[in-house]
Amino acid sequence: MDATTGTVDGVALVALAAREGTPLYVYSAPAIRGRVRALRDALAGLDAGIRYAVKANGNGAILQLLAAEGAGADIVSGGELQRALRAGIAAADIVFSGVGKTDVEIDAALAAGIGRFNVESRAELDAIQRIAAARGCTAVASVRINPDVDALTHAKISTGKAENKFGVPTDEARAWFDGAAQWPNLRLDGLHMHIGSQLLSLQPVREALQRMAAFWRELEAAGHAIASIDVGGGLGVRYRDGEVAPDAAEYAAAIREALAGFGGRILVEPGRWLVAEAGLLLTRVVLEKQGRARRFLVLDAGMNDLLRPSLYEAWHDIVRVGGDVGRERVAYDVVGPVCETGDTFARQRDMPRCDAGDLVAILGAGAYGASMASTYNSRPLAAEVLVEDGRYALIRKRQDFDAMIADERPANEWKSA
Ligand SMILES: Cc1ncc(COP(=O)(O)O)c(C=O)c1O
Ligand SMILES: N[C@@H](CCCC[NH3+])C(=O)O
Repeated sequence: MDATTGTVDGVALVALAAREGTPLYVYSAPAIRGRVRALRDALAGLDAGIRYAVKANGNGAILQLLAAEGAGADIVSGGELQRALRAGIAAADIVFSGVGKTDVEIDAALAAGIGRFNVESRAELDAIQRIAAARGCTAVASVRINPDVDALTHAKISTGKAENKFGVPTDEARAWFDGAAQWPNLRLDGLHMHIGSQLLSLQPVREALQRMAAFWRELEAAGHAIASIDVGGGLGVRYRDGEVAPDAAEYAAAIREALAGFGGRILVEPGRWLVAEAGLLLTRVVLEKQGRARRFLVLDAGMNDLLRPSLYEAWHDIVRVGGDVGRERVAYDVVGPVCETGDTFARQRDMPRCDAGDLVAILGAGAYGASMASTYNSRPLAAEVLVEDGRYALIRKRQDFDAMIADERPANEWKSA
């Protein structure tokens, strides 16, 4: 966002809010394209593929934009499978991650012919074997390794430590490779890792990659051909001043160094890095209020629209659209209208004084914003727009009340179970 003009890619936020209302997610198409191209360029020369983590932002228009740039998808549910396929992503370019894949989801993925499963337990191997045998097909799978590395990120989004539910230790993985014949409808020929999200230091990534590389060498020495190493996602972004996020070149260099000599395919599963900074949540000030101890800025967006600050105490820059010239500075607690004290976007945030009706942009909201939204407090899901070259496309219409309650039924038909 250009803070002085209040525009995104030539679209004035004031006009946008007048036409589409608030809260409104606004995404920049060029910013997303710029990121995916930068990553692609950084990985050039490697036999590497991008598998965008759909969970970060699964809007179909965004998936299409990324697919047009050659990205595949990393999915974690049957719903994400359908999103990826509907966006035109080739099934072969889809990898299926997650600790709790159900039989129905595995069957749907096999029916679609997805490229690879990232397997996290023996029970999952057994389930894929059973379902693939019933279908008479072969599933391709990587084993997700838990490298027991501290990713130095928020505990709730750290996934590669021994106490986390994700992945398996190399000892267990080794036993699976050695005993792979017991799963004849599975081709077990890859390794996978994902140590956490919003990683600002590449050091844990390097450490985990080195452990993966050592394990790949060990497996190959034992006669197991490894065709794919998936290094997961996790690349962090700069949410606030002072944070320095790794860039694509540094990330790619870490991968090149650790996996030097690997002759198979390398997969990366970034989510946040591709879309977070390309998006903002546009919201209107409902009112300003002096509480007993704090001054509150109450917005028309709440924790149901953007959960990250409530869930992780995450920082998002908050900007008054129209600027701050000539306005006194105020330390606001910036809150939403939801009936929870946790519905707080920022505490004691130094901002220009805002008036009711002003527009405020919450930045860095392109990832894990709309995709984690809910209708809590019976608040409809926000609309989403994609902007480019002074124009915008409505890529999700604001949910209306009827749509919000469409699946509810009066209790007038009782059945015995
Ligand atoms: C298996 C897997 N891959 C990729 C991602 C994407 O993570 P990020 O958005 O941090 O890049 C996640 C989420 O953390 C994940 O669980
Ligand atoms: N939802 C988290 C990231 C979790 C990543 C999921 N594997 C966030 O907003 O930061």
